Amino acid sequence: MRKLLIMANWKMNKTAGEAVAFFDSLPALPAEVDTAVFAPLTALDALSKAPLAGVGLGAQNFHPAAAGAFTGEVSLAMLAPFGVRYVLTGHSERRDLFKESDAFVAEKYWAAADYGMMPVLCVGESMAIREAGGAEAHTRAQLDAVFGDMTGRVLPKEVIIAYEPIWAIGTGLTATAEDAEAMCASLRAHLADRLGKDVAAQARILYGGSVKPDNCAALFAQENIDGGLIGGASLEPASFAALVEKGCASCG
Ligand SMILES: O=C[C@H](O)COP(=O)(O)O
Repeated sequence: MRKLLIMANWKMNKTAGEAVAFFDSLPALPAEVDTAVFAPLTALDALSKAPLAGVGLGAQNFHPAAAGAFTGEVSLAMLAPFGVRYVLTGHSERRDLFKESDAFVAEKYWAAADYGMMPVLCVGESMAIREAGGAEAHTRAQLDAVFGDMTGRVLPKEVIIAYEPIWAIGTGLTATAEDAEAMCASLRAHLADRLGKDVAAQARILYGGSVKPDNCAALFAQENIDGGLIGGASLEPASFAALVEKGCASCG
């Protein structure tokens, strides 16, 4: 039985003060659900000193190198002192807007795993790819870019994948629960091929893309959807708490 995992991706929102204020207003969350927030880098210091009521701390971005001439970047060792446990890799906004290639995403994923952090690997197709019938092949190839050659690799403590169809991100369009379930089931089957049945059975696969308190229950009730990676609806404490409460209820 996989525990529900609800992760907030605040993207480029919230100053350090606003991030702390979010937690000041956050109602108590049910312990039956794992939660985390991917905060902006500039809020991590303040959050590391604030009571987060059991919500894990994540960073949205980092550079895979240990140190060096990478102006504007931060390393995993720079994030660790703030209690960062999770890092995002392969988010479509990093892939599309900042031209992160499959190879660079893989480099980031394994750097985080080697460092002992938990990378969340995001995959997802554009509308053009979906309409051409290539959604499964595209997202499976994105998994292969990371897990295709496991020579010398040691998996992170937990494999977490976020399936986020690009056309659903921030658009108000959500994949139907059935479509999202079919994609997540396909990804889990592919993980079984690449990493073995046990790893695939334990991996948590999240859905992301315009998840809101009023549409999350049907998504989180699906067999192969183990939670959500939430953007817009995670910005307000009441909305985030409602997602966690409804998700908890939908999983019995
Ligand atoms: O990382 C989160 C996703 O990009 C989803 O964002 P959204 O909930 O605003 O559509």
